[in-house]
Amino acid sequence: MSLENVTHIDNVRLSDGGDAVVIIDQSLLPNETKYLTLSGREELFEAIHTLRVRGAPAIGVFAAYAACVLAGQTRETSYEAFYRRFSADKAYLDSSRPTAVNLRKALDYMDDIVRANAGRPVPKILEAMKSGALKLHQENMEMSQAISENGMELIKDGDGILTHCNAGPLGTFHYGTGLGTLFLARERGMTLHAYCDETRPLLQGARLTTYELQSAGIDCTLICDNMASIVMKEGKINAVFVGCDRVAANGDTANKIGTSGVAILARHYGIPFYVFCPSSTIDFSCETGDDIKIELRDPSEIKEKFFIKPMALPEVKCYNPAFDVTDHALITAIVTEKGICRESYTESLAMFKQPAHPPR
Ligand SMILES: CSC[C@@H](O)[C@@H](O)C(=O)COP(=O)(O)O
Repeated sequence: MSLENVTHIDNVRLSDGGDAVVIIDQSLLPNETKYLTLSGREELFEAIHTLRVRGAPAIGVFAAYAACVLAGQTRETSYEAFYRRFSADKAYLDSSRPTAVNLRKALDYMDDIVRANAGRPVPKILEAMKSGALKLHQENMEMSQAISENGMELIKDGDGILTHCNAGPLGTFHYGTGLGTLFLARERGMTLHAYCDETRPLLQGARLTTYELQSAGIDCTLICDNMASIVMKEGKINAVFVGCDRVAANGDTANKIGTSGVAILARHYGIPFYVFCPSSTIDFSCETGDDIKIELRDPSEIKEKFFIKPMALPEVKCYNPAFDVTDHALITAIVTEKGICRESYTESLAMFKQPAHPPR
């Protein structure tokens, strides 16, 4: 695969007939590239829940398309019955994963569209939903490009960048968020060296980030999560770049489990720690990170999905939080599509409180 192919990867789209969502099954990468065409209520839910589609922006757009597909299956002709069915589907999809706010915001955005078309014939509502979902997808692509562009001022040729989890084109759109600047820098002829945390337990860093970077011809080295400290100490890392799933009003940031540990290490070694996200990932209803719900996942992800089976005795207790919150005091800057926010985040993030667009 080339740089161009990676940054234009077709990770999530509405099928040509509009009756299904087509995704790359990220749970099978990098061993198998398999596209899934999903239209059943349970399979759409399952795709998010099992991380076949994953990454905060990608699950938001996927959910918007899924809402269109399910609404298209309705036989209801009255607006009231149609809206009841839509609300039930919305609540069901929203319950598939709790931490990435993009999922809830995308569904609220679809809800706004349905309510704005109250009383119109169902086919007209469906048309409005489809064009809204396509617009959301397009906006996400543009935001990724702007975020990546804004990150360019944070790097110089030859830098070593540590990454955690995957915030590239697969989990977002176009260039990506946390990885976007690396792809843009490559496009512009710069040489960066990425060190990629494998990201236990589901190995998004090993399976997806190194796959994307290597396919695009970006120098990357895979490390185990517990090796981040030594590469920092050895002077290989100039900055840490991560994406995120939800940012509280004070800048506390939820991202893949292990991110806050990386931020603590970066502070210890005096390395800047940057968070990249579209402004839609900021959730002003969460005052601090304590208000962010952390997803707890199945223990089998720790005990079974690795190279030795079983990896622990079946009766061993497991604690499997999928995300953690990085304290805003450890974050050097939050890079959004509209610019770079720094402390005090309560003030710098406040510019996003009155979005020009409908919420998404
Ligand atoms: C893809 S952008 C940022 C985040 O969504 C990403 O860093 C992350 O933590 C994703 O977690 P995942 O559990 O793989 O959906």
